[in-house]
Amino acid sequence: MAGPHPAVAAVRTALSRLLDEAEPAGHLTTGAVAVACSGGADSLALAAAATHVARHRRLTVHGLVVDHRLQPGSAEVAARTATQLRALGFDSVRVIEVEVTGPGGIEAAARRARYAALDGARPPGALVLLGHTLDDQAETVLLGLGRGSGPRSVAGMRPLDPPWARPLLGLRRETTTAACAALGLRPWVDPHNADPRFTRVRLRTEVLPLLEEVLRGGVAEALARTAAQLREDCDALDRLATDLTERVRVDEELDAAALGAAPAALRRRVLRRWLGFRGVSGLTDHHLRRIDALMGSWRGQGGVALPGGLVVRRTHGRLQVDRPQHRG
Ligand SMILES: Nc1ncnc2c1ncn2[C@@H]1O[C@H](COP(=O)(O)OP(=O)(O)OP(=O)(O)O)[C@@H](O)[C@H]1O
Repeated sequence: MAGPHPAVAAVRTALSRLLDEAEPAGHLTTGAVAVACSGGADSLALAAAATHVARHRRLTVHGLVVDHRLQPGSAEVAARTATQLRALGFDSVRVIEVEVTGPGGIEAAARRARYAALDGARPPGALVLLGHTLDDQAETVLLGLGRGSGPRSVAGMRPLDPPWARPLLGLRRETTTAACAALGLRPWVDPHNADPRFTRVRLRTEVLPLLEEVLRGGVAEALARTAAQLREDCDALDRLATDLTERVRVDEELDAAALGAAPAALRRRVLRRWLGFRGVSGLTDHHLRRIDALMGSWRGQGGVALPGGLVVRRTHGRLQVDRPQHRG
């Protein structure tokens, strides 16, 4: 008997490998996994692989389809996707309607609403499998680089980041499309994916093809490889920063001289974490550089104002955060 089509086999293997990694870490103990499916080729190919792989591992598979209600006909797309998942033999399928609101662009707001809905709807303790591919990873890395959003962002998405799991990060989009075709599955083609008003679409259709041409191929793989290397570096630095925090922390404050003697990469991480614990969010590189100057170029300067009305100052050789009292 002929085996499965190579693309179908590749998707199943990628999923099996991720589950092999997730199992010993205790992420499959509930015996259930969820698949977040938009109906597009990536998540549909993943859904098909999930029913196959789960049967062999005695896991139940639950489909989650989010209806963002941003386009006319979105409910029909969601319903059609749900029908496809039921036909694949999913143990349960849910369509979740969300309201896309809040700050930032519509893409960011939709993502926030989607992740919150998926987290709320997954079976308790279950991983949620997402269909991000190597192409998505390459786009994320390039976007992070271009926007200067820091090493964590250039390090891209993690394959296993509970409750999220991205088994297809090593596969090209053409593999998922081929897998769907081989299985006779008809993916939904999102008109947004061709709309040049979206940054990602222009990256995908204009910037990356040009880079591929100029650098003679291999760019997506190179970007994904860079992300994986950077993730290892960032993880190592984060661990060192955790240790350093313990050494320089004096109650709620930080020893400015001890922290000032550490390399910049660690100083910034310690400061971010320390301020994060104190409820400071929205820190920019500019804030961190000014706080850094309280250590490296200390000449009695005043405090550094932070988002949320807090101030970091140096007093008696220690960095402390407080909320200035308003006079009058
Ligand atoms: N409406 C949705 N409902 C459920 N899951 C979604 C939805 N949109 C995206 N996802 C999940 O997030 C992953 C990445 O989403 P993104 O928007 O980057 O991709 P996409 O273009 O929708 O990909 P796909 O080809 O899988 O549909 C998808 O593969 C899927 O697992």
